[in-house]
Amino acid sequence: MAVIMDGKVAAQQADQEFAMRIQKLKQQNIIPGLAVILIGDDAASQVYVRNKARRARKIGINYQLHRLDRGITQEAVLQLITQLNQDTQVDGIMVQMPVPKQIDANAVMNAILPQKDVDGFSFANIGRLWGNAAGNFPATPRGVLRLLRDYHITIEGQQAVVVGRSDIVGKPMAGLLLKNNSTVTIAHSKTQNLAQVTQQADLLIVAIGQAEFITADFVKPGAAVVDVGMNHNAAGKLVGDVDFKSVKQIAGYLTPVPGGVGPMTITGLLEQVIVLAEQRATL
Ligand SMILES: Nc1nc(=O)c2c([nH]1)NC[C@@H]1CN(c3ccc(C(=O)N[C@@H](CCC(=O)O)C(=O)O)cc3)C=[N+]21
Repeated sequence: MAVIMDGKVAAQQADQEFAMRIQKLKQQNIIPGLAVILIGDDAASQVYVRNKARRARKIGINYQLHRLDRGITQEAVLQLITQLNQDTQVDGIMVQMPVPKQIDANAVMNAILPQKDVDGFSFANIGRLWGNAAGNFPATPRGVLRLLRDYHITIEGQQAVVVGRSDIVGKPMAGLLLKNNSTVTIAHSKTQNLAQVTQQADLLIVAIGQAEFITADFVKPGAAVVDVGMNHNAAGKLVGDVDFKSVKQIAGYLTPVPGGVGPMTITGLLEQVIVLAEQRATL
């Protein structure tokens, strides 16, 4: 039976560490500032943004939410970003995805100053990740790595398979695993003999958006399996991309959904904001 990697507990521990780091910053009169832009009324986004706000405020981040109407123009969004770019109290800016059709997500993300782009979604930060420079990197992969480290799972030299190639999870996850000296494979919906590929994985990271797709026959015995998926099944229950019940029997480590990667994604975001404020403190 797999050890269940508890993202809620790991996130609480991280929050204690973060609160202490923020105390130190406050002694230097610096309060980490995070501005979140939420466009429209996507139901899942409301939940995530609420969770972010609660955690950010609890540890002492100056959190501001900018709610914009779903019909807002791109120009107005860009104008707000310009204003936040210039605001010296704001360390990090993020635009919650997805955005409505009339908004060009790339244009919006690239309008954020690279040093304030907490999500690391801008081309500047993508280049920094793959070009081995310091930069801001996406929250979910950062949170996943922290969770693996908390459970003392070896990353260096291991076979890592990332299933999914999205710009916000799959690709940056692969980049960070490579930075940490894993041997990395990216598999996706067009991969042939997927199970044969995933069975090689010591670390299996799944982010495909298909409810309970990865069953025990995809998993190497003893592997660490990280489920980034968030889907609602036929019964309306929140489930991951991994079939928890069967994979639990064969994996060495496994994350639940909810209570796994979700809370650690917020941890990854909060840590990035604090790092940016710490950089401001040394300026
Ligand atoms: N610009 C941008 N940056 C993001 O980081 C970003 C985004 N857009 N869009 C959507 C994804 C998803 N995401 C989550 C945040 C919190 C939970 C979370 O709190 N999950 C809890 C509760 C889940 C629930 O109850 O629905 C859990 O898994 O236990 C999940 C997912 C951030 N994302």
